[in-house]
Amino acid sequence: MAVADLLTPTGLFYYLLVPTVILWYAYFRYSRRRLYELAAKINGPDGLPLLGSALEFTGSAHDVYQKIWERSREFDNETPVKLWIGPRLLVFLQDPRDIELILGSNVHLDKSPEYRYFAPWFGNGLLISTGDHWRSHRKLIAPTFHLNVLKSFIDLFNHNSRGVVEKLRKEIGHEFDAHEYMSEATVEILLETAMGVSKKEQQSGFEYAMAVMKMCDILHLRHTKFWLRPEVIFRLTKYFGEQKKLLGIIHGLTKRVIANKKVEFNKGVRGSLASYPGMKPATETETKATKSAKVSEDTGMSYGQSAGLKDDLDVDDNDVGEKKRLAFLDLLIESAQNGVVLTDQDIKEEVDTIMFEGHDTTAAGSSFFLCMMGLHQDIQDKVVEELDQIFGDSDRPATFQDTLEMKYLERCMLETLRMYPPVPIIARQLREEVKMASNGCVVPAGCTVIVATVKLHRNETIYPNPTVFNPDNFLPEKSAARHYYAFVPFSAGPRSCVGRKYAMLKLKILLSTILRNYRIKATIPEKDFKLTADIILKRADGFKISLEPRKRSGVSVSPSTATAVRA
Ligand code: HEM
Repeated sequence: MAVADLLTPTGLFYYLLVPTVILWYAYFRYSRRRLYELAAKINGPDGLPLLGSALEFTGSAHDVYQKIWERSREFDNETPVKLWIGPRLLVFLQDPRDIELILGSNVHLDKSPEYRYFAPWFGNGLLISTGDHWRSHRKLIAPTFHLNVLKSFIDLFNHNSRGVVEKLRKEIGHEFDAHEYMSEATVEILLETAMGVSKKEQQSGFEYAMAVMKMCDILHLRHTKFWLRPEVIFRLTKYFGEQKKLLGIIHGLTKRVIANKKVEFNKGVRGSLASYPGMKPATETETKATKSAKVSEDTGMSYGQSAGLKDDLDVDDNDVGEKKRLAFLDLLIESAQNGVVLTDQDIKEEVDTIMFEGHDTTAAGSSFFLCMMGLHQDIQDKVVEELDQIFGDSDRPATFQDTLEMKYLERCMLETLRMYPPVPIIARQLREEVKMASNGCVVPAGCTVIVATVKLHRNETIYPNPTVFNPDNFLPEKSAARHYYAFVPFSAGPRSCVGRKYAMLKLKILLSTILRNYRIKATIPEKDFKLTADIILKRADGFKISLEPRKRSGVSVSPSTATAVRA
């Protein structure tokens, strides 16, 4: 290059570019020297310079899942294990004692940077927010999923479950994808309960559920295809336009829901739930019920986590004030009016968060459960035997007390969540280094710590024969003998799932109602499931089942059947 060329602005730019990049890279490495030093002591592949192992995990969502799974098997007996994806260090924990150090802590509460792709969808909603914003919103929202609020949803859980039984009637006798029905039902149930919007004001939940599924595909692409991560590049791709369209559908529903609720609020209607002719107004009856009967925490029901663990969903009823017994959206709108600092944007972000977290997870969980019942007829027979003991010949709706007696069904649900946890990984950003309890190894600040529930729950040192569906893994004595953090489908600790009890109660009513009406059959064995983890664990090949009516299948969805006998 001639000296004259160097003196042009372009020449000067290129002349300075190379040393600037080298200096920046040297500084980047130097400022992270402690991270590299500690990472070198953790087992796991080093991968390629700059790229790490990023190029190993390409292909469809199912291919990516399969490749990660295969690669992880090389490290089955090791913990922690590292993986470099470009410059990001991921550290996988597999020992419950190490997992407790992270999930049980009040310090390691920050979500990993990978959650930021959710921001256009949830904004600063509970799932991804941090610091004081997260703390104050969690304090406000957790009591709206307290058991006493959930009991007021029982009629609606029953009514909707019977609606599903009716809709499924057209599928009798041939194979179909159960997930479509479960998705639609879980959206509609959420709208009627946590959001308090009645069916006649709703549009079908189906369009929303499908838009969510496609949004998850795009988010998954950004997690696995690292070139789609920078915003400037992402905006140039077709996915950006698609995301905009999908968010239009998703946010359209949440905006309508909030607008409806505000109209009611301004008319003076407070704390109302959706209701049907013949159904008692839930808020009234429940308030009476909850005033007279303090819910026993010792119901023998695990609500999805080890009995020894407690979180803010387990607060004593006496500590839950009158106002806090409102359902989710009622409380948010009321709080915004009554001086609690909640903006319209805050409300929207939390509604978007709950609508997603509350439906896709339970849709996947219930679909896996139905597949398990279809494949394990002997186990299904035992569930039905238990339901027969509870309900006899009656087709009456389930009560809260009934759900406490569905012990074997609960074990089957927990076993499904063990083998197919709908949230397959939980990721946190470490701000401080942490010495592992299992082997003293130090995990550096600045890395992403990952609890892969899907791997932890199949660890054969914790669960003998981990790939066999065995509800007895959750016999009380078996659960008691395990480390609390060996089973964490809902995460655990201060950032545990706020909808854990809601999910377990709703699923018990939905799944028991389906099983009281249909025998489930399935033919595709578990080894042939094509699993994919596009945010939520699912089957890429569809949740194929078929149905046969049981003797007592003539349940009609009449208003009278919607009135549950309350506990
Ligand atoms: C089977 C059903 C469900 C499963 C397996 C599940 C699992 C989880 C997990 C593992 C987390 C932690 C995620 C993380 O740290 O990245 C979580 C968080 C959360 N879940 Fe669920 N969930 C379920 C149902 C629900 C329901 C029904 C709702 C609401 C109605 C809900 C609302 C939330 C919220 C708001 C968070 C964020 C909590 C926080 O960060 O403070 N989930 N869930």
